[in-house]
Amino acid sequence: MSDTILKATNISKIYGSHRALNKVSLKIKRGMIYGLIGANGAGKSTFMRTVMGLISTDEGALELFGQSGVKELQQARRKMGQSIETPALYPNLSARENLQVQAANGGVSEREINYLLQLMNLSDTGKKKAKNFSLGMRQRLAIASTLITNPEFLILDEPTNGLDPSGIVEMRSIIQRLVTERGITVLLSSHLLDELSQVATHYGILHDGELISEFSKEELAGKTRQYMELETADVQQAIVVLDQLNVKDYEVINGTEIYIYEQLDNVADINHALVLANVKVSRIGTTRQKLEDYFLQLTGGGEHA
Ligand SMILES: Nc1ncnc2c1ncn2[C@@H]1O[C@H](COP(=O)(O)OP(=O)(O)OP(=O)(O)O)[C@@H](O)[C@H]1O
Repeated sequence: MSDTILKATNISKIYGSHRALNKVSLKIKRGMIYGLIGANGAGKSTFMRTVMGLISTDEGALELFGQSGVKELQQARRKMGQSIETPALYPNLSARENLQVQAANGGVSEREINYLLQLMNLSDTGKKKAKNFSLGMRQRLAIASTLITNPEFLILDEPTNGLDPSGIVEMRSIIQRLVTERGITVLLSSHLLDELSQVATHYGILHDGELISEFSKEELAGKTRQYMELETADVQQAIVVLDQLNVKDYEVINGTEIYIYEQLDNVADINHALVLANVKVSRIGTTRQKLEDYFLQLTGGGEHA
């Protein structure tokens, strides 16, 4: 059994003169939850479509479950589920009836349908018709129907998109259960790093069709730096004091704020030195860089990129 579920090597997709994907290489191993993060138009859906074989690639090679021939890839895709092009939900049927219809050809038991309804928090929707579902419920039902074929590898395109904060939390915990209870490997996308920060084990940042950065959950925690935030109307004098204290790793964010990346245990001493030098400090304390700021920094969209 291959440990590598997906290996993409230099995948490109070209529309006219536009490279929607430019030499994207990445590897997803069994058990990973891989979050593909990118702004609208970055190429997330295009990449997912090439993996599913819904569109062809112009350059590069794909390997799924260790297989790479055209026929072998088609066979490997039978072990996959996706929410990029989900089977249409039947608006006049309930959640259970929708799954029963999807299951009709596959010999899927009522017990399995019960499990999927429960897994997706849809058990108590009773006779309610899909057309009356909230966006979150519809999204969960769509995922449930992709699980009918018992996939080993699931591709979810923006599963948290449009959900309210509690819907996002619910979706994350469902995805985690898929991995722990069913051993499914997941590739999912979002335009917000923060939305996947609690769920993905690995991340790839897609920007203008290029994979510009990859990191693990642990690396992400390390990369979003902790820093000391200092607010004062007297930035010039504050910098003189910082220099005297041998603080070198800092940046002036705007006319009144300084971010200091070292001596984080010395907040009190730094504050004391500033006060002694007659620098009026309106705020000082440590904080952690926000994930979206980190994302903007990577993609060149931040003010201090
Ligand atoms: N069929 C197509 N023909 C021409 N251009 C396309 C086609 N499909 C996608 N594109 C272009 O390729 C780029 C990547 O699109 P893609 O849908 O993969 O982005 P995305 O990261 O999924 O963004 P979104 O979140 O908006 O779906 C965009 O510039 C898009 O306009």
